[in-house]
Amino acid sequence: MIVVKIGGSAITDKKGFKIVKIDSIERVAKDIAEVRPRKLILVHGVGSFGHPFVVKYRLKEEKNLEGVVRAHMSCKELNAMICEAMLMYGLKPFPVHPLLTFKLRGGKITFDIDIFEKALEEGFIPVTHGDMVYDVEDRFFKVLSGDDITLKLAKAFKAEKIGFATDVEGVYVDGKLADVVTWKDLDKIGFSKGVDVTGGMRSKVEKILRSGVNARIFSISKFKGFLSCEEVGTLVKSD
Ligand SMILES: Nc1ncnc2c1ncn2[C@@H]1O[C@H](COP(=O)(O)OP(=O)(O)OP(=O)(O)O)[C@@H](O)[C@H]1O
Ligand SMILES: C=C(C)CCOP(=O)(O)O
Repeated sequence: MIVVKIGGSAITDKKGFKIVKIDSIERVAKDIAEVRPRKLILVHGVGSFGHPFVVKYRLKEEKNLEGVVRAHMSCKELNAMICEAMLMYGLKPFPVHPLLTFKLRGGKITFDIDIFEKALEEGFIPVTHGDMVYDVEDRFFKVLSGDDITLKLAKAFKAEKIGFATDVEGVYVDGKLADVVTWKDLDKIGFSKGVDVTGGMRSKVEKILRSGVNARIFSISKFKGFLSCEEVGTLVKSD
């Protein structure tokens, strides 16, 4: 099983508002169609289709139902564009929206694995994304990043390959692209260039290390290489 996230920086312009990089999305769809991995779950970040809503409606500070729905609808719009591109290349995407299928309990993620299992059994590629998700403990809608979803799914499905495609070649440490990063490098990594409410590169690396898996962070231009088992970008090594 491969679980891979295409980052919001790679598929949208995070300095703008709802600006899609459609060429990147189509390229990813083409890459998947050419490699045809046997079992794949695709997760995507929401970039400028999600983060600006969280800022505008103060969704981390306040319970604003209109804001929750507007953020969710916009995330779904981006998801639909990705599914459309995949269909165009003859793939069978299966959209899964976390607002309906994931729950938080005091910040801890639970989800309906059955939906993913059945979709995979039927030959679909589940396509899910960062979203607003309900926390049943404090009855608050929270931002659930595609990074967290990727790691949760990767562990649940014991993925043999986990990847994060983004808009840079990998993780830079002391100004140089690193082949491997471990806990000792964390303090040297920065956040994000655009609007990001989920912590940027630093938090991505930290989440991977905390979850105890090994994962690659690489440029979306190397997506096909990643699917074909090339050692692209930076390996975040937690073991
Ligand atoms: N040391 C670093 N190495 C690599 N990228 C870094 C570093 N420090 C900061 N960054 C920034 O992190 C950004 C990638 O993080 P970001 O969270 O935006 O990724 P993403 O997963 O593509 O986005 P999203 O969370 O919207 O899905 C890059 O655009 C880069 O500018
Ligand atoms: C901003 C929202 C709603 C989700 C963030 O998900 P991410 O783009 O994967 O970090």
